[in-house]
Amino acid sequence: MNRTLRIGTRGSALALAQTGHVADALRAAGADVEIITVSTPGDRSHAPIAEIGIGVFTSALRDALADGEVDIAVHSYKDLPTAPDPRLSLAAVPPREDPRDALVARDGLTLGELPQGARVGTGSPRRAAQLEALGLGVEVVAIRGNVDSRIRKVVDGELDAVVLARAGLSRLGRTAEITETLEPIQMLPAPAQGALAVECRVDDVDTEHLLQSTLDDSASRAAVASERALLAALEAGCSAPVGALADVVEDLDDAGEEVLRLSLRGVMATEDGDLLRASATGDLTAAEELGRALAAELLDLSGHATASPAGRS
Ligand SMILES: NCc1[nH]cc(CCC(=O)O)c1CC(=O)O
Repeated sequence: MNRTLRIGTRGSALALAQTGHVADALRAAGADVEIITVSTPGDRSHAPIAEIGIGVFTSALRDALADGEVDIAVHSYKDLPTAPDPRLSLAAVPPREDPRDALVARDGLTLGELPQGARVGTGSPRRAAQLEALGLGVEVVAIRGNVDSRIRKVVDGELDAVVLARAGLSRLGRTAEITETLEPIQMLPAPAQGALAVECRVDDVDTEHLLQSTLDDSASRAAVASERALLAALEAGCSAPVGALADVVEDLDDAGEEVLRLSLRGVMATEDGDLLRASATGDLTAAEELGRALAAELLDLSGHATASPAGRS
């Protein structure tokens, strides 16, 4: 293949860093690639994500890919809508970064060390619900903006702390500013947090094969697939108060052979702000079934089991 592959990306520092890693990996495999920045309405608006809706960061990029303006699109997986795009193939899920959330607080403080009434910024209902449920007496303040501007609110003294995805800070080379990495038992990350989704056009089989063979990590793909299936079955978008994390664990099968399995945890906030939690283990090869089964359990707990998530694709 001697064509130059155009990789589309958003223009944020985080998106450019992520796309840079993908481009490097493809170049190392001998591909000829160039990076093209695509501006999205999400980048131009300052309204809360909950108002402008899921897909604001990704649909313009997907359109540019489907229309042939670029050949590959790199997304933060957690920002993608749960509905598949029939024009595109999710050709690769590269090895996932640390999926956990991280606290960036003034004076090196951890969550437990923050004083009563401390102002903690996040734009995510999932993070807000889990923070409130910890019962620390902190005030959750709604914010948005890019990683740099969120951290600046702490540096400037407007906030005592912010909660961010550790993966984003890692990709930007800013993990030194983390004052605490939050354990999943306190704060389950967004489904697919820390993972990238690399797409091409569904009929571009050469590119699909290159991406799959060069970048795809099957364990990361399975883990993320189960988390996203849980999210889809709960009919929740990226900004919904749903957390999920699948760990790939070693287990023994009936014959005593070592097998890899998925251990999935989920959390969902009710309208009253209570947290419902559930967990389950399943086969790596049945990741989506596991996610849907756990969603059904959460819906059951919430008393809305009539939504019948198992019947949905
Ligand atoms: N919604 C914004 C967004 N999308 C992906 C990441 C971080 C990187 C990732 O999770 O892959 C972030 C920033 C954040 O949540 O702090």
